[in-house]
Amino acid sequence: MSSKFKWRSLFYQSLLNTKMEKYLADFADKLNDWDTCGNVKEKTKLSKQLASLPECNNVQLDINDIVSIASDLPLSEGERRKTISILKQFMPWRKGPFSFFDIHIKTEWRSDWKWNRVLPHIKSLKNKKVLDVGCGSGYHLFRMHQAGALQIIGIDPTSLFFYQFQCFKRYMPEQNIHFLPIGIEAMPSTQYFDCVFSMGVLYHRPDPIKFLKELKQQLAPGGQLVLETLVVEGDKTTVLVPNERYAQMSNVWFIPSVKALIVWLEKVGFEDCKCVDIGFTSTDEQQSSEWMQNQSLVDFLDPENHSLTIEGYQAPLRAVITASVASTK
Ligand SMILES: Nc1ncnc2c1ncn2[C@@H]1O[C@H](C[S@+](CC[C@H]([NH3+])C(=O)[O-])CC(=O)[O-])[C@@H](O)[C@H]1O
Repeated sequence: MSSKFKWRSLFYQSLLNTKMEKYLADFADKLNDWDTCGNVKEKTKLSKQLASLPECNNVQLDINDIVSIASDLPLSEGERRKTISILKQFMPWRKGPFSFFDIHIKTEWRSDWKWNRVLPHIKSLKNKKVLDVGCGSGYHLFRMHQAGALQIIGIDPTSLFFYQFQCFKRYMPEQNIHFLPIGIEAMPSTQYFDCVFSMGVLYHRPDPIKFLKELKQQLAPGGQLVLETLVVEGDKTTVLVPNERYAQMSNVWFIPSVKALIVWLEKVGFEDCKCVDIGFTSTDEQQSSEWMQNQSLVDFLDPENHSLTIEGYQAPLRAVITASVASTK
């Protein structure tokens, strides 16, 4: 493995001879802009940390509920200590779990639980082209690979999560799994993907209808949307607009009921919209750990009544909705 990790050229190469090739220059512009935007000092620091992770040959990827990389040669005690301290520079680790050469990264979320709720209800990913919008650390990108997807792209504008993903991806340059540190609004309208996932993002968008249209613009005819999001109980006229904060999050705009969400989806032209799973988030699924030492769900609920948030709203209830775009005849 070359010491300089060339994630960008690997991504560009993956577009060659596909219908995405025509967007190559557009992606190159966006990714070059990323180099100079945001907290450049922090990005430089993280990219140095990334380069100082151990060089290992024959790295095996083992994807199960825990996404693991391992090598025949275990790390020495000294290497292990150094590696833990490097990985801790990428905290908070929110989405996982991961295992990094036998170092278990216990993340804030059991993202495997979400995946296990979603997977039984969606069309097979075998040989599919897949986009994950708001992919966090990229944990689910690896699960999509495990499920047989052919080409997997995750997008997320949070640089820290991009670097968390690269901690793993640098050991598997050959896998067709890519993370672009951009938001959905920076994507060209590709109409390319067989399946578009967006899990845990809708409520962070100030214009949810625009967001649903942006997701639709990424789907090929006949493609499937997998939308996982916070919902509230209620009928098709119910939408919660929290005042200031919801479960201590300051960036939550709209939380519809399932029925209202289906109205939104149909309005933007989705078909066959179905809620396939719904349930309250438990404090076992989302909790602090050594790798995410900030407050977590238990601190965001009313201490006397866990069916309410600390602000008095309904506690986090999450639904999985599948929907399709029409096939062209
Ligand atoms: N405009 C945007 N475009 C794309 N992503 C965005 C945008 N704005 C915010 N995000 C990203 O959406 C992700 C939401 S977290 C879900 C992670 C994973 N999907 C999960 O289901 O565990 C949910 C949560 O923790 O509340 C974050 O990583 C943001 O950076």
